[in-house]
Amino acid sequence: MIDMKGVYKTYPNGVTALNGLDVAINQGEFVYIVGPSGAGKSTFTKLIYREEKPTKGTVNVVDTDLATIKERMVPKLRRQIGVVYQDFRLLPTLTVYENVAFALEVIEEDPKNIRRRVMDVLDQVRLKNKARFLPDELSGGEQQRVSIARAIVNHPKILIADEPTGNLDPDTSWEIMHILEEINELGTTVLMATHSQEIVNTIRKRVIAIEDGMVVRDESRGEYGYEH
Ligand SMILES: Nc1ncnc2c1ncn2[C@@H]1O[C@H](COP(=O)(O)OP(=O)(O)OP(=O)(O)O)[C@@H](O)[C@H]1O
Repeated sequence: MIDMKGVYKTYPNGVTALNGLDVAINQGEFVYIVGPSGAGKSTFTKLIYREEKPTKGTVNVVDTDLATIKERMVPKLRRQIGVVYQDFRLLPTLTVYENVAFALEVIEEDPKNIRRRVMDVLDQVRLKNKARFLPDELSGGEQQRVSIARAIVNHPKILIADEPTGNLDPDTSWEIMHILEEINELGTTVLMATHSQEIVNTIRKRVIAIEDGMVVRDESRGEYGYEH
């Protein structure tokens, strides 16, 4: 599903973020990406949805070689990947319903299906009753649930969550984790970059640790392994 070999990434400013990274992730896995700040975790996730291109090495995602992919095929790739960020990134002037519907409108989903699909996914993240609210009328945890709904409404094969609980209190973080686990149980591959020792050590999953742009540890039911 995700296969990277010998991947290097040097940004135009000369910073090398990935330094010969090798990773293989299968469909249906739940993987934590851990490592010190600046280790290359976000860069790794950005290569998957081709926000960044590798300087060297092979990146294969859902049977697509991202080294040779045509620009016009990038939207098709991105439709198979949902992304959730630490800071939610909702559109502030749109309601919860509209934020999620927008993700379907941009891919020209048949308008007949939009209402049902948005309400189904809001039900999945337990926010059906807040469909008419604006983002700033919601708690942080609720905003993150909207952003998860938006990321999965198109049934992506992969969900990337870059520190999804970074701005949330512990109780709310567990709620988000249970939703991510449910999504994974329905077959979506979940990759979650995190600094939360408590989450990684409690909800045990595969752990890939990145340091200095390389994989330094890969354990099937691993621990966080850092002192914070
Ligand atoms: N767009 C960019 N241009 C230049 N350098 C960048 C860019 N993005 C990241 N970097 C640098 O690449 C290195 C890896 O950054 P990256 O964001 O991938 O790390 P990270 O492991 O996700 O860190 P954190 O845990 O703090 O989010 C850092 O030194 C960072 O400053």
